[in-house]
Amino acid sequence: MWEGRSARSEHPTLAIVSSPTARALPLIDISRFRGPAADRSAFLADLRRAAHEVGFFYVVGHGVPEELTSGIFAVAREFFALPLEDRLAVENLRSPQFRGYTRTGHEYTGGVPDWREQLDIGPERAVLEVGTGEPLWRRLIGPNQWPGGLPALRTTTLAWQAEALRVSREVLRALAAALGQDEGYFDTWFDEEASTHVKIVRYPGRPADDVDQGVGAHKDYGYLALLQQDDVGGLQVQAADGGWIDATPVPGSFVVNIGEMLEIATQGYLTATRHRVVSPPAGVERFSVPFFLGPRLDAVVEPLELPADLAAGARGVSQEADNPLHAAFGDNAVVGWLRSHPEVARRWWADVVAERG
Ligand SMILES: O=C(O)CCC(=O)C(=O)O
Ligand SMILES: [Fe+2]
Repeated sequence: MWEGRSARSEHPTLAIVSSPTARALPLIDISRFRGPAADRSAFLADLRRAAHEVGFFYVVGHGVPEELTSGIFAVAREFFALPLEDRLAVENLRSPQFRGYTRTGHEYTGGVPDWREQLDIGPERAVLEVGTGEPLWRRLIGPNQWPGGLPALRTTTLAWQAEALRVSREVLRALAAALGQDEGYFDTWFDEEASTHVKIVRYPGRPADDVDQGVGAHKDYGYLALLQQDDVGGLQVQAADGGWIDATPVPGSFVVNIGEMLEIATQGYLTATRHRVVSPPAGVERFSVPFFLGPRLDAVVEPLELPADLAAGARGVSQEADNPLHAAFGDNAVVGWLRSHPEVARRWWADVVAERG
């Protein structure tokens, strides 16, 4: 019941059969958004098509320095090379806010362990006092856990997080414009407590030939996710016809995908696309750094008014019995964290777990 993953919603695990087609994800040069005015409507049409038809696309032209994208992988390698006891010194079991290190096999999708280890990092805040009757999401606010002896992990991650926030907000502004809104439309849903989250992830090679679930099929629950991946590959995206498309690594790009809050805001003109990671072969490891952008934890996302031609393409919000969508983002986030990290939930959220069953 409480098994799942964080920053994403649980779905029935689809059998992982490797039948990706030769189709490729679209590629968006985000610098065109601030480029020549004559190109603006062509750019917005390209972005709209990519977001509406696939919900997953590569972003280039983002201006994130190469030294930062290679730097984050370098510190990731150093972190995961630390002795297990050093990684466990920052285990997320020590954090009521679900921050810190999760060992391989301690997250589940649909009852199957995801074969990856990770470090979860959120906005650096002091713990909030949460009185009786106050919203539960306030308990998600607090500090991160950083391993001693690796100061570059903190500085590089926070620098990377700031750039990921800049790029993802620029993509969100371009999407607002592509949806016929003022480009600042989504800005009203942010403030200091806008929900951002970084995961630094290592996928070890598969433990057996027939065990290849790096992460089972799921949707991300915020507005957008923006992912930096290395050159190993394994991320796959589900197409409308049910087939799987390889998100083949494109050097220098980020992969961006639509989350459930944008599906609600657009009544399904944009949809949160299901995706999964197939484990690398035995002996090969893969690194990725996903970044999740959500609205403020107290935001209740409302449908925006789409121009008539786009409204005609709105498919409605998916209604899956096992994954009811909450327009109140903080509720979505709490449910996601409790489900994804049952051990943390039992230790720090026992009152809520007991109440919800
Ligand atoms: O590592 C990846 O490529 C994707 C990870 C992912 O989808 C997630 O953590 O939500
Ligand atoms: Fe995801």
